[in-house]
Amino acid sequence: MSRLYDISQPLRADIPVWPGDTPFAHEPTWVLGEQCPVNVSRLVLSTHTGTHADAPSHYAVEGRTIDAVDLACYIGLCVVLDMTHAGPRVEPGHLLPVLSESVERVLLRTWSRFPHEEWRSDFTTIAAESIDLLAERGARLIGVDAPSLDPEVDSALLAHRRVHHHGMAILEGLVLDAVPPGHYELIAPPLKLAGGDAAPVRALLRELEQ
Ligand SMILES: Nc1ccccc1C(=O)C[C@H](N)C(=O)O
Ligand SMILES: [Zn+2]
Ligand SMILES: [Zn+2]
Repeated sequence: MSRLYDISQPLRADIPVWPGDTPFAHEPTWVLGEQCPVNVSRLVLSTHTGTHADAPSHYAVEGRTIDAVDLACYIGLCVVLDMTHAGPRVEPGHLLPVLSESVERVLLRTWSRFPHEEWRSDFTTIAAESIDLLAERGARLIGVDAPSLDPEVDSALLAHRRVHHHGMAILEGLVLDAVPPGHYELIAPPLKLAGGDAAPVRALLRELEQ
């Protein structure tokens, strides 16, 4: 039986969110008891909370919304690369020594230890040139354990714009601490949120049969 890695953040009270964005809430609507046969609750969250997939509409006015993206991008062979040594930004020079000639999906680990308990503004970003390199090698998806490809305080969104130019998909907020670098099957389709600029995903990696 192939090992499954759950590379998703738990959606929970106090999950750190982007500064100024909607705090996560999960509250009871009905409570199971003598008067009520069920527990039912409600969720309030940003589309970019936790482990999620960006839609092109998040960064491009004409971009597809998350319910209209090509789901095939989010399911299939991928490679996990250790970029914990990259510092503030992953540059092509960090990728070239470890990147194959042909890749379909690339997940980049940048945190030595994922910051579950606090918001960290100093997350590692991805250089626009690195997106171009991944696209040249055939990548149709980039995934990161950071909350964004671009810096927290940034309006240029250069990495997102290159992703849009190449028609790639994006996963953000992955948790890769327990995953050895290597090749896996990625399973991470986004929720079908009509008109969404992003949506939560339950992201998994399955070890490949030897
Ligand atoms: N919540 C936000 C509010 C305002 C600006 C950005 C965000 C983000 O979460 C960044 C996003 N995950 C991104 O795709 O880069
Ligand atoms: Zn996002
Ligand atoms: Zn993004």
